[in-house]
Amino acid sequence: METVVMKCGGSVLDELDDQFFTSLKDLMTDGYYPVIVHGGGPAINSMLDLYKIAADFKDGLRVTCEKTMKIVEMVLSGQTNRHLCGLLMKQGFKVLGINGSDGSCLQAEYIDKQGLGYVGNINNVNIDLIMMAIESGYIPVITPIGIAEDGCKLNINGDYAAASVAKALKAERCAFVTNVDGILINGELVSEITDHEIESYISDGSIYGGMIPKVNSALTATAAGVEKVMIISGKKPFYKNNCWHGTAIAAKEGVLK
Ligand SMILES: Nc1ncnc2c1ncn2[C@@H]1O[C@H](COP(=O)(O)OP(=O)(O)O)[C@@H](O)[C@H]1O
Ligand SMILES: CC(=O)N[C@@H](CCC(=O)OP(=O)(O)O)C(=O)O
Repeated sequence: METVVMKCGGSVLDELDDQFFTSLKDLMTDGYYPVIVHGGGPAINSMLDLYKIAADFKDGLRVTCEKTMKIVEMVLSGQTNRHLCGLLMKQGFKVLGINGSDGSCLQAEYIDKQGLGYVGNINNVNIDLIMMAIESGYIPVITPIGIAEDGCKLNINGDYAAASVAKALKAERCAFVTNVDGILINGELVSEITDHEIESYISDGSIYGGMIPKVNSALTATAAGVEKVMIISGKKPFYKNNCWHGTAIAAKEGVLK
């Protein structure tokens, strides 16, 4: 069973184009099983604003105290996941929303409890629930919330969650869906990029902000054996007849899989 993990970033969730859904349908017609992991950073920020809590990030990760964690779960699970499932259902897809902590799907450990609070790294993915959904004909739509050994919920960066899920499923491909066509350098789309190029573009500032966890997760996914990893747009068609549009990531210079 060929699975494709698609991470839908918060930046594009309100802008997903009909052509995006058409590509998703084409992908399924060609025999691939999509598994969606979503983000929702901007929606969390708006809700924190409403509660008059300042958003705070360290190295692209949200500093998450107990109160913030409650808001993160309320927004991601109660709002963003519902919204995305609703969009997909309207387009005729069968979907099953899963909070990452359900069925101990995303098992996580604290990254730095002191400095970041309730923020985790995934150390194990229990794929039972995901496979159950796929085998029953549903697209799993996973919220990046992990469960720690002490039973606490942890906030997981959506890009990292997608890479872990792709690795656990031995996915055929992992695609990071965002609000740009792929990696742009001097305004031009780069169709293929190596780890060395990524490193140098990060150090000269050509790759910055939210694109950094995305390329790092992409490299993690390739290092974990996911053969094809891409950054693609949710505002355009991304797939037709086994051709993908966006930036393909290569783990090793010159070796594009
Ligand atoms: N080299 C780059 N090419 C394209 N986008 C980049 C680049 N460097 C930084 N970005 C920024 O990264 C953003 C995507 O990251 P982010 O906003 O976190 O998206 P998402 O919510 O989809 O995860 C783009 O909208 C763009 O502003
Ligand atoms: C730990 C951490 O930073 N978690 C992210 C989870 C959401 C996310 O990843 O959303 P995007 O994909 O839209 O960026 C956050 O709280 O914003």
